[in-house]
Amino acid sequence: MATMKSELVRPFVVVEGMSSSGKSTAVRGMDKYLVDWVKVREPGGTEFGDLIRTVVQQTEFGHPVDPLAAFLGYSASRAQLVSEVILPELVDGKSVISDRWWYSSYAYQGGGEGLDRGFIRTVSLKVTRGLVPLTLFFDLVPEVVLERRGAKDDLDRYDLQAIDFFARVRQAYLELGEQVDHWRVIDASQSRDKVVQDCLEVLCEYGLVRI
Ligand SMILES: Nc1ncnc2c1ncn2[C@@H]1O[C@H](COP(=O)(O)OP(=O)(O)O)[C@@H](O)[C@H]1O
Ligand SMILES: Cc1cn([C@H]2C[C@H](O)[C@@H](COP(=O)(O)OP(=O)(O)O)O2)c(=O)[nH]c1=O
Repeated sequence: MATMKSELVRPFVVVEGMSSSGKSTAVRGMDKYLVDWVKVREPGGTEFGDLIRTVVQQTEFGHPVDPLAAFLGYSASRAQLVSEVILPELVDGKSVISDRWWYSSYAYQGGGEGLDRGFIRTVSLKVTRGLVPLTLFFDLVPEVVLERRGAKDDLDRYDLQAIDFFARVRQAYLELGEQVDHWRVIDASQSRDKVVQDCLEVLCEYGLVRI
């Protein structure tokens, strides 16, 4: 995709991957290298986005949430995060790291829930205003995702899905990785220390940190 192949022009990093793949653990592990970085997460990261987060993450609606409605909710949160935080901070010369990006919508709503992936891409490229991050994709097989999920105390409605859902999510991530520039795969089945080390090596390669 020509529109996805731009240069990494800003110090903007995204950690992606299935829930419980170890993204937040790794970001915490890199803390001393990311002292001046602006850290955000999706959904949320702004007052507006946090309100949407509360709605879309609930486990108990009493009725199914339409995947298109979910996608538009995540996109609204993302649009606000990009315009209120990510772009201004980057323009101000800061480095930014985000836990999740529109690739989560592609994987969960597209791969997991079957929403049209071309549509997700088109809307998301508008929402993210041409920003192409360096992506650290935490790859983990669904069996291990389910094992780790057992230890999680704040399950959201996607965490409650069965293994075939997570297999589709992973497939969509792998498919996206073939199309998106600056996409690096981190083997998330390794020890916490090795995962952190691999992440730092990629950031170092891009000149974003010094180790
Ligand atoms: N490399 C790892 N090996 C084993 N367990 C891990 C590893 N990284 C994280 N965990 C554990 O897996 C669970 C989910 O990790 P977390 O960082 O919250 O994932 P995420 O942010 O991707 O949802 C936590 O209990 C965490 O301690
Ligand atoms: C940003 C985003 C998240 N999600 C889902 C994936 C997760 O189940 C949940 C985010 O949960 P969260 O607790 O923030 O992250 P994690 O599980 O990685 O610790 O929202 C989507 O389905 N689409 C999206 O676009």
